[in-house]
Amino acid sequence: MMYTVIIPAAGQGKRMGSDKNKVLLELNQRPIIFHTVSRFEQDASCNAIYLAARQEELTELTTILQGFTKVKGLVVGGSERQYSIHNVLKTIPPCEVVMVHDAARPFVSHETLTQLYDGALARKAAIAAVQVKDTIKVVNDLIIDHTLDRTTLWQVQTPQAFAYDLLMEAYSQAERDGFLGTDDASLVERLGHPVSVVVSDYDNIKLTTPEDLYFAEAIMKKRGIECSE
Ligand SMILES: Nc1ccn([C@@H]2O[C@H](COP(=O)(O)OP(=O)(O)OP(=O)(O)O)[C@@H](O)[C@H]2O)c(=O)n1
Ligand SMILES: C[C@](O)(CO)[C@H](O)COP(=O)(O)O
Repeated sequence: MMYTVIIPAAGQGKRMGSDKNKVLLELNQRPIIFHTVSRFEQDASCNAIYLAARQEELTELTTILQGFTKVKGLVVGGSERQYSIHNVLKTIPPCEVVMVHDAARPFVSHETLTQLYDGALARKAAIAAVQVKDTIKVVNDLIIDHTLDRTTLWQVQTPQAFAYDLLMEAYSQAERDGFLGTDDASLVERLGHPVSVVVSDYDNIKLTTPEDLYFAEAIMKKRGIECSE
């Protein structure tokens, strides 16, 4: 048994403030998307990689990804992350487990991928997350309303792994309801299906704002290798 991964790469990277989609920016002389796809190309349990891409970037992405044997298709994305993923989900061949992973997270570990795959096989829904390290407060008009209990707070990442049928149902139901979530698990949670958490690591950052590029360089240096090798 193997899994299929959907990698949404059709964003604009507005918060990164660069003049192009952030997943095309380079880290260690390779585009970020190259590093991210490498994580799955190198995972023995992954047998197919599909991406959501912006129409105008299809040619560039195809060129960047031409050496990857597991890349099976690029699908034009939508105006929101959720729509991009749904566009891909509708086109992939049915399989047992589907993972969704942000193109903008190039540092997911092999251990996390393995645990997520096992979790999805056993319980149909498993996502990567880390415990919140800061104290989090609810604030209204710059006045603190209350302080949340940190022991129950988790910072959610991708990959998020699901049984194919469950994820299809969750996306179809969200579309029928006009529900827009910021991650895939939230669509599954709406169905009442339990989603389990795999304890990931703090290196699995999403490159969102310019300072994240400094963190990314530091992570690569710490690992002592190019993250795509
Ligand atoms: N319409 C969209 C929006 C986002 N994404 C992808 O979803 C992932 C997570 O989204 P985010 O980090 O928010 O990326 P952007 O939408 O590009 O960033 P921003 O919100 O700053 O514009 C990224 O890999 C991004 O390319 C996508 O495929 N389609
Ligand atoms: C799915 C996600 O990576 C979880 O942290 C994230 O929600 C996706 O993008 P966002 O636009 O930064 O919320």
